[in-house]
Amino acid sequence: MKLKVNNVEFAYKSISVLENVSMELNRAEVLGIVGPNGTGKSTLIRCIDHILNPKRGSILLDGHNINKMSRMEIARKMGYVPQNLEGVFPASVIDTVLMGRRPYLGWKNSKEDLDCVLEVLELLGMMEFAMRDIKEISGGQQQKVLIARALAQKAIILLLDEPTSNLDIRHQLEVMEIIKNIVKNKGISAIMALHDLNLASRYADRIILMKDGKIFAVGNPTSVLTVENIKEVYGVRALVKDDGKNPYIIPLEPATS
Ligand SMILES: Nc1ncnc2c1ncn2[C@@H]1O[C@H](COP(=O)(O)OP(=O)(O)OP(=O)(O)O)[C@@H](O)[C@H]1O
Repeated sequence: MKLKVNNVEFAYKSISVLENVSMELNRAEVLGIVGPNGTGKSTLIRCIDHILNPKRGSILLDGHNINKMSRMEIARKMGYVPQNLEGVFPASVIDTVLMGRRPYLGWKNSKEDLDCVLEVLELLGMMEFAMRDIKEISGGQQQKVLIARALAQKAIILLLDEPTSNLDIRHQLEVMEIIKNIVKNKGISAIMALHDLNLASRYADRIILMKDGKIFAVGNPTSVLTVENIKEVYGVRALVKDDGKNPYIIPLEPATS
């Protein structure tokens, strides 16, 4: 499955957010999207999932324009993990994850659906919360449930909007490892918006660095996460070290010039 974004432009009413964004996603790849607050990362992910409709440009899945695909067809290919519970029905954890099976069998659930849901809940260490109300668990637990729902959907492309923003450092690593392993073992792909440059460096095969609604740089972590790019895009002076595998970033202070 190949995803291609061609010259996408998006505006909320008259406020232009994305300008001329083009990118590709390869099979078995984790693509990180980083950039300052308000730069359009979530908007780009929502355009890719067709929650938002770009005013110009096209998004192609294996050459098919997603504009021409039904919601169910898109859901069988792409699983969107929002930042929080906004727009998610109040329900138990298990029912929320079961919703991920809807693109396959409608409202009636089979044993296969239930087995799939239990498998992903187990994978994410969420079995003990299965019967709890999704509104009555912690923000980090909610985030894991939303990831579980996308995994239950068996999508070929996972679209994750800051999947670790509510997680402590152990759970951040656990969730990133789970996503990376699923991508490598099942040959699917993931796009994730991330604020943590060090997580992006460690887990993304390629990184898109965005600035003001445009792609500023794209490439492997070493080529994108440079002192110069971080200063230019974030206005931060940083040290960039290398642990022998990936660069890691130590932010020092806001840059003065
Ligand atoms: N529903 C909306 N209506 C109008 N403007 C919006 C809406 N959602 C986002 N925006 C604006 O669009 C721009 C891009 O927002 P977006 O959420 O895509 O950025 P982001 O890079 O994901 O930010 P963050 O890192 O803070 O989550 C921002 O200026 C934001 O204020």
